[in-house]
Amino acid sequence: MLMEEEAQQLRSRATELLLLDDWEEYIRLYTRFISLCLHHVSGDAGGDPKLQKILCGALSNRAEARLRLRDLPGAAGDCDRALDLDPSHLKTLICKGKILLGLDRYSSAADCFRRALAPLGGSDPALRGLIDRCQKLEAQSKTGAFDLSQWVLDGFKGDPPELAEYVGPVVIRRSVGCGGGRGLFATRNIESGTMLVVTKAVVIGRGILPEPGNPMSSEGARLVMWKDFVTRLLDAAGKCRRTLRLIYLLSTGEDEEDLPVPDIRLFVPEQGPSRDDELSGDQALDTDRILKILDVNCLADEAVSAKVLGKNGGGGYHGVGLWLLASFINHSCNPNARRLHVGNHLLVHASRDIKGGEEITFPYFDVLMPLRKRRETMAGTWGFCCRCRRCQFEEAAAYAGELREMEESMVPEMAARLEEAMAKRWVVKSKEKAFLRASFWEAYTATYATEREVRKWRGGFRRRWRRRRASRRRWAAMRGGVYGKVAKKQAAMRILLGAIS
Ligand SMILES: C[S@@+](CC[C@H](N)C(=O)[O-])C[C@H]1O[C@@H](n2cnc3c(N)ncnc32)[C@H](O)[C@@H]1O
Repeated sequence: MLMEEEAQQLRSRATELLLLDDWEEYIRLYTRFISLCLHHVSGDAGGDPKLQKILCGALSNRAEARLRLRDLPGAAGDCDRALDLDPSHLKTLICKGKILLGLDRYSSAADCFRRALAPLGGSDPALRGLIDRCQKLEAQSKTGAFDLSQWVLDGFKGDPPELAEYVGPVVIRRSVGCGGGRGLFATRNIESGTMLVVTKAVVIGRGILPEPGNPMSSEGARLVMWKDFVTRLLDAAGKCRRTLRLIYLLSTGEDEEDLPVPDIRLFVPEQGPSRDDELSGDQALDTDRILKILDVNCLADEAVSAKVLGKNGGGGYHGVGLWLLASFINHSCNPNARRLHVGNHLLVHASRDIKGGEEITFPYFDVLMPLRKRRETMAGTWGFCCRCRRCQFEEAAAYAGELREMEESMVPEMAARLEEAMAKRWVVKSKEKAFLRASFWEAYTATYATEREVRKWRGGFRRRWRRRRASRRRWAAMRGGVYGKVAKKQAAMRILLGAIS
């Protein structure tokens, strides 16, 4: 009787807190009440069904509050305890399903929703919707078939489509070519355009930087955003032992040669451990170590969305995030993959055909610039010296001095001079030609812009059109030498890439 009265009082106080959105206090309130219930359960009233019902309800309510605060492991623990008391408790089954969905356990989430739906005769449209969502995400996570076409055709308006995490034909191995530490490798021959990895950010920091003249400097705004990003990331890592474990697998930039090579299954939805109690051993939250990890592994969030693109054409937008599996991908100035940011997800797909066993690389920054400028960017922003094939070739080339001279006088005719030297003096092969053209991209852009102007007043329409078409082909082939050709099969992706390039 006493418990029922206390439960009644608790419900009224909990409703007040719920209206105030004070979830922290709500959790504290239920934690005190759950301890009280457990005290009674361990005493004479242990077998009382009413008490068990009250305890189950309290655990379920605390689980919901923890889910709101993104404490997924804590919420999952509460659900499990509630379901031990009542395996068909509807609210708990739905809450557990949502938690599993958040942990990318799509089929287990669908099972929970099905169990909740069964006593309702299968007729609840909301639960049906949740099951359909899980099935769609499960199919994506198994096949890598993501369809962004509708969102693209709508001009990136509204929320980006919901995406599953996906690990394609790749594995983590020790890298000999690029990084030296670990890298991601193709497990089989891969066709250009194939989706390789889709991974959700642990946390993203986003904001619009102040316009010039605003009292707050752009640097100041970036610092505020960074601080907020780090705080949220530490919070996420502190709440979830799995997240912390996976973050600790990433490089701090020190002794990369000696770092262990993690099993790719840790990152595969439905395969890695999802609950804290499935992980052995404890690791403390080490802020210094995490800061070093963030320094080495964070990527700029090059988000595509109507909202972002609408703001000064995306000019003031600044975003930074940590994507776990993508953090194993090394940089190359001659990459074979490219990345795309959709919502909180990062999509990596092959930008050209890749051979089985080849390392997957994407550019950390724009690589269409000369070696010296690439080196400056690397040293300034990334703090490493690239060891990719293109950098090694350009550094070792006998005509490196001549190239530097050309770079200093980057004028439109330079593209013609370079073409001539490559064909007649240096006898450069076609792959290396692509490297050099990419390095002097700016000069080629200037040359082609000038040509276009010339074409405006020369020749008839048909001739102009034919030339333009040929020039476009040459243009694409040059770019393809470094960035790879765009997806053949995935029409949606092609549109998307075309729209943002
Ligand atoms: C995001 S991590 C990439 C994965 C890392 N190799 C590992 O073992 O965890 C970035 C770090 O990898 C190394 N790295 C990546 N690309 C490189 C490259 N092209 N040349 C040399 N080092 C590279 C650098 O140490 C860099 O700080």
